[in-house]
Amino acid sequence: MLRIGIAQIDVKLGDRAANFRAVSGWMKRHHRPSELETIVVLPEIFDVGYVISRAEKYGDMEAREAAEFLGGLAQKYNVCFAGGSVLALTERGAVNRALVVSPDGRLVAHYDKAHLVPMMDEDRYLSAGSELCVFEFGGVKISLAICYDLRFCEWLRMGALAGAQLCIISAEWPSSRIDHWKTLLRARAIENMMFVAACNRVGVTNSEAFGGHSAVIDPWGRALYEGSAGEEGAFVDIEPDEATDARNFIKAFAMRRPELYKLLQPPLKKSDNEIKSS
Ligand SMILES: O=C(O)CCC(=O)C(=O)O
Repeated sequence: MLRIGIAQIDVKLGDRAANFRAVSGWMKRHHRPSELETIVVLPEIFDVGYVISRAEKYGDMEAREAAEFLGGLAQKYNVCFAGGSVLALTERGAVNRALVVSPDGRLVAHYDKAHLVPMMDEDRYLSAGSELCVFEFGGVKISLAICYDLRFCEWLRMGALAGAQLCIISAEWPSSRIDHWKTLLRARAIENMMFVAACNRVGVTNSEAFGGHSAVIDPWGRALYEGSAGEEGAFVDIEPDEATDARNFIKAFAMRRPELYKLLQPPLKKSDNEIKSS
């Protein structure tokens, strides 16, 4: 068994100290000691919110401040933190980086968002990651994704094919497309026969409302937890072997025919994807 905490909180723009306080406060209110290994998921860019156009001012050099903060909290509560991406400054430029901090306070893995959101000009301000991240905690293989990555079935499939039984997703997904969020979370869980644990922020920034509805979905597509649109939190227990059971029963990995999918590599040029205005 693995216990998953979902910290569905608001994020204050450009105010790292306030956002760190919000996470500490959430842990104080919601965490209860348990014998189970516990992993807590935070929203996307929980440290400073969407100030990506001012990354030089607000970014965290190599995510050191966030890693130190989460390291202290991880030790205090004996939990692992995962996801909860931050705006990190690296030698590749600014990145949207999810951190994995173990209960002994060490930064043990990270993942840089691979798919940047054109609707938000992320590609103007951020450098895209290109490495899959699959790590192990409590004997469970876990992959990471950030928000818009959820739309890329191939990317989450790669984590599942690398053995992940659980995919953790951090997001700032807007209310206006919350139906996509709900549907895609279920789809990714069912098609990959894996657990999906997703934490979406709530609140409003610059008139954009963020939709919450964080969720933990099992490999059969059933919601073990589904959040509201407001601040809240939950701890949900999962049995990771259920992913293996589902894979052994449905056999959709064993029955894949990658030789056919290669034929589908579209010989499209970027311009073919653009909508032409008359
Ligand atoms: O794909 C979407 O609709 C939302 C994506 C997004 O807001 C993000 O990746 O931050």
